Amino acid sequence: MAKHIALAGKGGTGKTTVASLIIKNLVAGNKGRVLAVDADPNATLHEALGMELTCTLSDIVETVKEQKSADDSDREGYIKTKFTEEALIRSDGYDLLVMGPSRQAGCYCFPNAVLKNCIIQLENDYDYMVIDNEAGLEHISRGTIQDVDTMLVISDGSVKGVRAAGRIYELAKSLAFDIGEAYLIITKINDTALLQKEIEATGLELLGIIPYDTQLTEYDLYGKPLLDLPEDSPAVKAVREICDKIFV
Ligand SMILES: Nc1ncnc2c1ncn2[C@@H]1O[C@H](COP(=O)(O)OP(=O)(O)OP(=O)(O)O)[C@@H](O)[C@H]1O
Repeated sequence: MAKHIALAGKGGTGKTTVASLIIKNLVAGNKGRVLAVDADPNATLHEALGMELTCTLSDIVETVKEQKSADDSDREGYIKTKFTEEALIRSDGYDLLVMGPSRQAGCYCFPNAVLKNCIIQLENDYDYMVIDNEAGLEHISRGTIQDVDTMLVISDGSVKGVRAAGRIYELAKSLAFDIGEAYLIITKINDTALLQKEIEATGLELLGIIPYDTQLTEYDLYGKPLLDLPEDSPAVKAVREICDKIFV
């Protein structure tokens, strides 16, 4: 069974960046087979990883919805083939799966159920699933992604970010899935002294801080893959220390 590492946090706090650097750490350290899952409807993980996005799970659902004449077994075969051959994007050292935006109109029960099974089938193919979620934890609450071994709630150094982290943790605890361990990570800041009370109020243990890294800003600006950041970049070093704590 793959170990599930789920990231969540208020928009713009640095979830995708931290997810990418965790993937970098796992791949560089040859720690096992890694599946990166972008469960944020505003998918950007592929960009941070330097991959081209050609097919999302939402695309498959939309196409199946239009196949009015096909019967269920044809649809199931189509979904499974599209999933394996297109949605699962292969790369060196890791693979990527992008959920895409969910469109609420109409009933999508059938394709979603087939896709959920496709994801469950992947459990034995990977050692780690690193899941970049949006704040509402939609895919976890829908059961597309089952159980979380390590939940990393990301905040920037703002009071709003830390309070949002606390609310996301409360939401996660209220959903019907198991969380093994949950931690707070604060990004783009060098010192958390002024935030101490707010951090305590979240009920989350602070696992680490990731300093503001100008090299990372430059990579983001020029669309360079974060996997290519040098090992001595401050953000890469900070994520390495975090990984040493969670992947013991
Ligand atoms: N440690 C850091 N130092 C400098 N810039 C950072 C750092 N972490 C993140 N950023 C920058 O902050 C911005 C938001 O980061 P990121 O996209 O990872 O956030 P997010 O939480 O995934 O956002 P969204 O929810 O919108 O997808 C990006 O421009 C990113 O380059």
